[in-house]
Amino acid sequence: MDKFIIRVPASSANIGPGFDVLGIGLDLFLTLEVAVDSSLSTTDSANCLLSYEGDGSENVPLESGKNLITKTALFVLRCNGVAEFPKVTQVHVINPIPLGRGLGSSGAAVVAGVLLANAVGKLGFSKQRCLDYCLMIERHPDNITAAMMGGFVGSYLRELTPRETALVHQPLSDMLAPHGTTDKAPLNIGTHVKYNWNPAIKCIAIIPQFEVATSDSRRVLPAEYSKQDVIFNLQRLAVLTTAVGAAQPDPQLIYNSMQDKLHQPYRKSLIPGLTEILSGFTPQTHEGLLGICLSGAGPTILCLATENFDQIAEAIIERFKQEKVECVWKLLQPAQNGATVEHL
Ligand SMILES: Nc1ncnc2c1ncn2[C@@H]1O[C@H](COP(=O)(O)OP(=O)(O)O)[C@@H](O)[C@H]1O
Ligand SMILES: N[C@@H](CCOP(=O)(O)O)C(=O)O
Repeated sequence: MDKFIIRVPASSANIGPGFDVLGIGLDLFLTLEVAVDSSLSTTDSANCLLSYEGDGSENVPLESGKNLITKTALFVLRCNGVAEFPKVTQVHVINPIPLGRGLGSSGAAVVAGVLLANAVGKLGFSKQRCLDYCLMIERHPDNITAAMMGGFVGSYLRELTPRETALVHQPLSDMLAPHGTTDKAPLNIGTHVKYNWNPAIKCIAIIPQFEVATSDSRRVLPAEYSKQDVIFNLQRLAVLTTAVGAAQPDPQLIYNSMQDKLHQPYRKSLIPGLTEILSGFTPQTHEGLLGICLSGAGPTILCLATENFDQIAEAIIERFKQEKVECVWKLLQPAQNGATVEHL
């Protein structure tokens, strides 16, 4: 019997100005307990025995061809000449990452699925090669790279040839369907760097109790931006990536360099109180606060802070209450190692 555990961190993408570029892997782990055991039986069409606990347990499908984790794994297996899971692949999912809140649940599910295929199919892929398959499915690299590689990362996608573009830009539903593509992923789609992070900086996630699908939150963005707004973000992005690694974090520098004009202003229609919260919480109003932004596509608010975590979180929760939005909060830290596969 082959047994292993896959752990994939949650992530917060964008960090203000780094839309589709920056991400932080966070220490909240999607966990898959996997056993390949021929003595088990299953009615699943692809030999999987899937069980699930945690966030999403009421709605997440347990058929391997429908669940995002296992259908990703089946897609990767199929692209590499393997039609189904080895008989019988038992997968128990433990998911503490809230779905549809901007903490990278789908990115983590996709990373877990690719690592699952790599392990059960004995494909021998490096993490970098696994990223190629992940980036065929979730096409903004920020969450995926942070979840796979860990830490505070910046990434970009290579320009693809027309043939590669046609392969990567197929509708997801076609690609992941049982009779979808069997072509291997293009090589080295994504490139990333890891930035320094001062460990005194913690991440406060204030998580509203409603979901915003990333697809909806991308739909409200404009097709084009002004030169002025693009330059605004690029200038801040360049400063932020170094500012959070400094030995003495400078609150005003970090706060200013987390400002954004490319996505947050457009997402206010989906998140009550967003504009007021982003502008109302500053290093001056709240000691210990370094910066504040929308986490990923929202609705979670991410604060970087060095102290007074409870006070900052409770004050934002109170502000959300004025909008009749209930929240929970978590104090998180960068997960520096990213995704891991531990053979037992
Ligand atoms: N652990 C999981 N297992 C199965 N599906 C998942 C899992 N995590 C996320 N998903 C799928 O991804 C969707 C959320 O993705 P998305 O809208 O991108 O939000 P998020 O910001 O959480 O990544 C869920 O509604 C679900 O369909
Ligand atoms: N750059 C993306 C990030 C989406 O992150 P998620 O955690 O909400 O899936 C975006 O801002 O759309």
